[in-house]
Amino acid sequence: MEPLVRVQNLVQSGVSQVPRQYIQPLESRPNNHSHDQNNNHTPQSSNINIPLIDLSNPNDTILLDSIRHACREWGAFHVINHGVPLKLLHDVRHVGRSFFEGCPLTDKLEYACDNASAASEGYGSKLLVANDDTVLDWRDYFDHHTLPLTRRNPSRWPSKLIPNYGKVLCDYSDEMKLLCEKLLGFISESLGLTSSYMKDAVGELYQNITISYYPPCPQPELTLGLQSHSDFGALTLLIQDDVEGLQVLKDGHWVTVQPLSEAIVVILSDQTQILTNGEYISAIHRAITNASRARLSVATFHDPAKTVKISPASELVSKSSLLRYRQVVYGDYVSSWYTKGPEGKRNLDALLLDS
Ligand SMILES: O=C(O)CCC(=O)C(=O)O
Ligand SMILES: [Fe+2]
Repeated sequence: MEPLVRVQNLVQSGVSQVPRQYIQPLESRPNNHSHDQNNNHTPQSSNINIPLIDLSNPNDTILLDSIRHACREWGAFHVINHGVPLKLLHDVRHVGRSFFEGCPLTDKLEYACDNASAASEGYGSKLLVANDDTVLDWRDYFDHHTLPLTRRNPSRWPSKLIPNYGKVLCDYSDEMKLLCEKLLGFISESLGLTSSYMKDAVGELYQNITISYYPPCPQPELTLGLQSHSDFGALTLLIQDDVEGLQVLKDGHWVTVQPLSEAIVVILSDQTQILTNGEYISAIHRAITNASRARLSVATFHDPAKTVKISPASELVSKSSLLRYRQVVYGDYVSSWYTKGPEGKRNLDALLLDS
């Protein structure tokens, strides 16, 4: 077992300099412009933001056009009028913050995840199983397996510390599942597929809810809250508090996703890129840190079962749009993501067929 280091406790112990393991190599630091193409050093936090889509738009054509554009150009967008009660968005942020800020470390460690295995449920800090050269994220998290119901283990939820935790988590899980299905329907229709296409291709939804907590960082210019990656599943739904930190890579520039308290960020993940034969892109994103305010986000991941085979929709393959990706068993994709690491699109690129 690794030592139980949590970033929040490093900060509480008063570190004024970031420990070596958290220092990013130069090219990954937040203000590095090596991703910028054409060497036109555009500032990172310019006024552009990810698209905002009103799901209550009664005009189907406008709605599907805006979804098509957002999925093609960005792989990420905000939705409003999404049908999820706003109080629930508030409540889930609130119980998450109560866990991180209202409970002593010894209580929180009762829910510690197993550091030795990737993606284990619970309270942790490391994304990948770390070796000596792994650069660590400036982040703690609390991950829950919520769907299918057989994966749910309420004894791993801190209900004795925060009595309404379980109820809020269950309600949130239900609402995120519904919204995910609705969005998979729109995404399918926007490509001219039947509205159930994506839902059927993904199959039974495997859902994880991860609350991320990014403590203030004494040297934010050296660290990342969460390293650059695209999510490996099908669709991620994310909410954040009012502190900036999430960035999406767009045409070689990092764009900060401005927090909107009533909106939900939709992030297309790698299986959606495969299923759509690359018509739609998964968003490369990361989280940066800041020196003064802790930041909280809640990401809800929707994935296929490990045994599901994922391949491009044959309807999207034609003479002018050749088959781009080979079929993959989802569990193999996840294993490779964890062993090779999530940098760039390396895991998707490994499936590319020669054109
Ligand atoms: O905290 C954020 O805004 C990003 C979280 C994220 O990308 C993830 O957990 O995969
Ligand atoms: Fe992510």
